[in-house]
Amino acid sequence: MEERILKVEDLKVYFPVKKGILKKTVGYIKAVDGISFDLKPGETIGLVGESGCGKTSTGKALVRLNPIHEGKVYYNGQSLTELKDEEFNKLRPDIQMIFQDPFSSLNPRMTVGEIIGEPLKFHRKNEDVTELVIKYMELTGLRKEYLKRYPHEFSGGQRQRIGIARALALEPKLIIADEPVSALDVSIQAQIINLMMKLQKELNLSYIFIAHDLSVVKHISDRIVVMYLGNVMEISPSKKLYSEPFHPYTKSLIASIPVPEPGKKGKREFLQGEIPSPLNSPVGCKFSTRCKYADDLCKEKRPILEIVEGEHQIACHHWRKINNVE
Ligand SMILES: Nc1ncnc2c1ncn2[C@@H]1O[C@H](COP(=O)(O)OP(=O)(O)OP(=O)(O)O)[C@@H](O)[C@H]1O
Repeated sequence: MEERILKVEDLKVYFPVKKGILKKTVGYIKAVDGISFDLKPGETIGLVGESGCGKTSTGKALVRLNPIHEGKVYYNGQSLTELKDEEFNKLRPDIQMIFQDPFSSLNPRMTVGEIIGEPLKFHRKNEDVTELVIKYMELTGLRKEYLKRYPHEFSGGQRQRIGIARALALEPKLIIADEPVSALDVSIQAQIINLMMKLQKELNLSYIFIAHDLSVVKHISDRIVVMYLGNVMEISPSKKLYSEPFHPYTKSLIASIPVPEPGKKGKREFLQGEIPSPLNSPVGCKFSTRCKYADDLCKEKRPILEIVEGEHQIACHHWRKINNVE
């Protein structure tokens, strides 16, 4: 079996809904409702789906910023879910998270040098970390003259570079990037994605790249995990997902990318209806209320993730029929 840096098995992240003076739990928001995927060393997984489908909740659960309701997470074969906090904290530098809005995650009263050096100081007590800070600034394309400047003096793209440099300073192996380019202009988005790809090669990083927009993850992802309402609908090598989506939900996501590829065959299938609430989601296939192929089986039984071929997996009762596969 090929090596895996991360393995997520049937992960559930539920947020209790409490009511009354006694704050009794009256239900759960099932933000993530049983998802499984894995990540190879040096690989990039794109985690995509509409707003509210549970992408951020997944990312945060992996670094214990969200509680895990059920399921297992393995990091290099070691079960993270069973680790005590102090053991987990020892591993914590290995897995870093980068957020969408770099400005809100950077302390406005600290200089760039202090921001990047702060996590380093914690791990390298009493050492002068300036040299290291400069190394990470240069790696991320920031000039060392910026060392004493403050975050508000930088553009959005440069601030994201500061956020990346700060994460890199801990020498992580795995980076969870939560919509890292969504707040940036399109031209700057490409620069940050290219920087992340360059850093991945140089530092042998693995990425989980979260985005609501399929076109953003196309270039950087090796495989794409498509989520809908807390479940995985399809996992596919990136190229195959764009050229031959199998799941009805993925088909509609691809169809909604603004500029269709010229000469692309097949009918465009747009989504109908509203996404149900994660407080009261369908018992069967989560997508059944919006799927034109859904029948009684889909409404009653949740489909499991099956292998289509190689690394292509799908959770749909009718994928063979829909895609004319014998
Ligand atoms: N701390 C929390 N308490 C209660 N509900 C939460 C919490 N965090 C997220 N949720 C809910 O869980 C569901 C999934 O949210 P999540 O942010 O993970 O989705 P997402 O796919 O990352 O969406 P977005 O792109 O908008 O961030 C949503 O219905 C959200 O309101």
